[in-house]
Amino acid sequence: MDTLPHVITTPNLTTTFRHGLTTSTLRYSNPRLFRSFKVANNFRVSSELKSRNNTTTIDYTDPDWKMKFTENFEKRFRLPHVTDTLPDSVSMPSTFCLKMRTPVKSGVPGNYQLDEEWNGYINDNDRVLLKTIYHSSPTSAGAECIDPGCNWVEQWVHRAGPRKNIYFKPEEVKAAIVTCGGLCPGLNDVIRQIVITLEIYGVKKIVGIPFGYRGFTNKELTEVPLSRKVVQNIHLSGGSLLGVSRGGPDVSEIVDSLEERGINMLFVLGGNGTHAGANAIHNECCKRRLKVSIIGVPKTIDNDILLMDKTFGFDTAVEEAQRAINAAYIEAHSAYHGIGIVKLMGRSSGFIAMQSSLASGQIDICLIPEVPFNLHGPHGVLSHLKYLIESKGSAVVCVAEGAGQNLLKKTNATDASGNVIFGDIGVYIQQETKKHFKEIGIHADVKYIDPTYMIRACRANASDGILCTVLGQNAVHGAFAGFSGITVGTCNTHYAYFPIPEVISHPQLVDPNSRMWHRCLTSTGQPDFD
Ligand SMILES: Nc1ncnc2c1ncn2[C@@H]1O[C@H](COP(=O)(O)OP(=O)(O)O)[C@@H](O)[C@H]1O
Ligand SMILES: O=P(O)(O)OC[C@H]1O[C@](O)(COP(=O)(O)O)[C@@H](O)[C@@H]1O
Ligand SMILES: [Mg+2]
Repeated sequence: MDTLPHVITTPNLTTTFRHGLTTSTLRYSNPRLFRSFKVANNFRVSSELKSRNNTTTIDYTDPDWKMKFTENFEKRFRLPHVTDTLPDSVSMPSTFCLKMRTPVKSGVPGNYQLDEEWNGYINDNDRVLLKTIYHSSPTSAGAECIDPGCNWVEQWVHRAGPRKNIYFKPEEVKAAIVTCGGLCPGLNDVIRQIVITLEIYGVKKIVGIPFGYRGFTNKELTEVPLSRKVVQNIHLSGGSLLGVSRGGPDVSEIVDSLEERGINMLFVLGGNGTHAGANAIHNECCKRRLKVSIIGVPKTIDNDILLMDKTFGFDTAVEEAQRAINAAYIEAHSAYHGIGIVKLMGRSSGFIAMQSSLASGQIDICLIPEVPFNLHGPHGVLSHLKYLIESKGSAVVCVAEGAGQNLLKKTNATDASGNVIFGDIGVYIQQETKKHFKEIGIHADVKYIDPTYMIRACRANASDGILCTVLGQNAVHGAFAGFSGITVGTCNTHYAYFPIPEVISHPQLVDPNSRMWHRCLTSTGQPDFD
C-alpha cells in the first residue's frame, strides 16, 4: 500500500492508548434480549460473528476460510422472502413508477402512468459494503477483525429500494402501521412517508394500529384509517399519531389479529424489543403459511441498533440535548464553584452522551455505560471534580442513564416490556458530589438537569426528517418486493435491508477503543476514572 508523504519516516511507530479497556461486557438491560459476551481489546472479534455463535466453527488455518466466511455471511444476510414459504407466489411489474404523470382522475391515488422506458429500479443483486475501513492491525483504533491477522474480507449487504417486480397486487393489500416502545423524534415522519409511498403504489386500505402491539388485541382500541390527507402535516409535531406502548399481547394473538383484520403488510416502528416482536410475528406468519410482509423501521434515540450509521431521532436528540448542556454550563459557570450535571438517555449505549458532549464543547466529564468508572478514590470522578473546581472554577458532567449502574442498588424491577428499570445515576452523582464537597470543606454549588422526555418528545430536525423519509419509502419498497422479517437502515450513507436477527442480536455500543470515544476524551480532557 502506498504511504502518504510525511516529514519524518518513522519505522515501528507505536502508540499506546490510555483509554483502551482490556475487556468489556456487553449486555442488554432487557433480559428477554439478554446476550452477554466478552470483547478482548487486542483482538476484537467481529460482533456479527459472535452473535451467531460461529466463532468456534471457523478454522483460520484453513486456506479457504475467507471463502467459507463469505458464504456463511451471505447466508446470514439473505433476506427472507414470501416465496420461501409460498413458492407459488408470482410477481408482476411494479406499480411504483419512477417517472410519474399527473393522475388521470384527479384526487384518486394509484392512477399514475408507467413509463416503460425508464429503468431506475434496484437490481436484486445490488449490494452495499458493510465495512469500509481496512485495519492493518488488530490494535488499530476501533479495529473489528474477523481473524487474528485482521485480514480484509468484503462484507456485502442488500441494497434497499424499489424493485422492478412486486409480489403484492396493490388492490389486494391491506397495510398496517404500528409504533411501539418509547417515543422518538421522527415517528410521524416515517408514518407519513409509508402512507404516501403506499398510495403511490396504489394501495387504498391503510390503517394505523393504536398504542403499539396492545392495539391488536385491546377491544377498546380501534384501527385508525390513514391516507395522504390524514398524514399530510403530522411530521410538524413530535410524538406518534398512533400512540406508543410497552408490553402487550403474545405473538400468536397478534398474528390471529392480523388474520382477522386481513392485514398482509405490517410496518413496525420500534427499537430492539419491537424488532424481536416483529421477527417473531414474521416467523409465526411463515409457520401459518400466510402471505404477509413484516417490515421493521428501527426507532431508537439511543442509536443502539447494530450495523447502521445511525437510527432516526438520534441526531435530533443530540441537538436537543445541547440546550440542557448549555443550561448546565451557564449555571455552573455563573455560580461560585458551580458543578452542572446533565443526565441523557442511553440504556446500554452512550452514543447520545458521547455525541452531545462532543457537539457542545462544554463538557468536562462524560460518563457512559460502556466505560466503567469510580466515583470515589484518588482516580475517581469526585477527585477530578475537585481538581476542576480548583483549576477552573466550575465543571459540567454529562452522564448516560445506563452508566455506573454497578454503583447503585439493584431493584430487579422491570417495565411492561421486560426492560430493567435503572436507578437514577444522575441523582446519585448529584448527592455524592454534594456530600463529598461538604466532607472536604470546599464550597460547591451543584445543579442537576434531566431533560429526558423533553428530548424524546420534540419533532425531528431536518437531517432526521430526510432519514425518516427515505426509511419510510424503503420500508414500503421492501414489502412490495416480497421481503418479510427485514428492517431498513443506512450503511456507509447508503440504504440497506437487513434480516431482523442480525441487527438485534445485541445492542450496538460505543467502542471504548474507537476513534470517536478517543475524540470525546480529547475534547473533554478527562482522565481514566477506573
Ligand atoms: N423478545 C421479545 N419478543 C416479542 N416481543 C417483544 C420482545 N421484547 C419486547 N417486545 C415487545 O416489543 C414492544 C416494544 O418493546 P420495548 O423494549 O418496550 O421497546 P423498544 O422496541 O423501543 O426496545 C413491547 O410491546 C414489547 O412487549
Ligand atoms: O420512560 P420510558 O418510556 O420507559 O422510556 C425510557 C427509555 O426510553 C429510551 O429513551 C428509549 O428506549 P426504547 O428505544 O426502548 O424506546 C431509553 O433511553 C430510556 O431508558
Ligand atoms: Mg429497547
